[in-house]
Amino acid sequence: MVVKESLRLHPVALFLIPRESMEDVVVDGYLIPKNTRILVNTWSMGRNPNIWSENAEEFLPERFIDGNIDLRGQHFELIPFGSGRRGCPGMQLGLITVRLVLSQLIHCFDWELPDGMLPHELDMSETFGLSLPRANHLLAKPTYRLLE
Ligand code: HEM
Repeated sequence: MVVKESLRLHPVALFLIPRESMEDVVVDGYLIPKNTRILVNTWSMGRNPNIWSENAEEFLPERFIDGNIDLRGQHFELIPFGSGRRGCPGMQLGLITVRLVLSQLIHCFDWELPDGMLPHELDMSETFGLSLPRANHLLAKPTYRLLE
């Protein structure tokens, strides 16, 4: 749930890989002519209150408790790995790596923010580009907790 929520708010590739329509098509009442360049804005989909409710901007992993929303490309409200034939071929490796690193970081260390900073004071702004890195480095203090 934490990984899903992180990728919802901070997708790695915010516009996916550009597509081009092969024929005229009407989507939700909008005509998309043949040969139109299409960018899928996963960043704005992840923050759309019509999909995620009014708390869309908040980091709330528990929003996924009851739902069956999966991030493998079949539930189009959450497609951080894209979808279809050009979807990310490294998805399984990516998910395993993220879960492994995250669980190790949490298992092995206690974490504090510097200078008594509170979580809601963290600067979570991003630099928009092909991918979506943090605008400023994350500073956090680890204390190893497995000494015994
Ligand atoms: C958390 C990790 C990762 C995320 C969030 C991610 C996300 C994405 C996204 C959004 C796309 C575009 C898909 C689309 O437009 O439908 C993509 C494409 C791609 N990814 Fe990943 N990726 C991750 C890890 C990896 C890894 C580990 C590899 C390789 C080992 C990889 C290799 C690729 C390649 C080759 C493409 C281009 C596929 C194509 O154009 O047909 N990715 N990825």
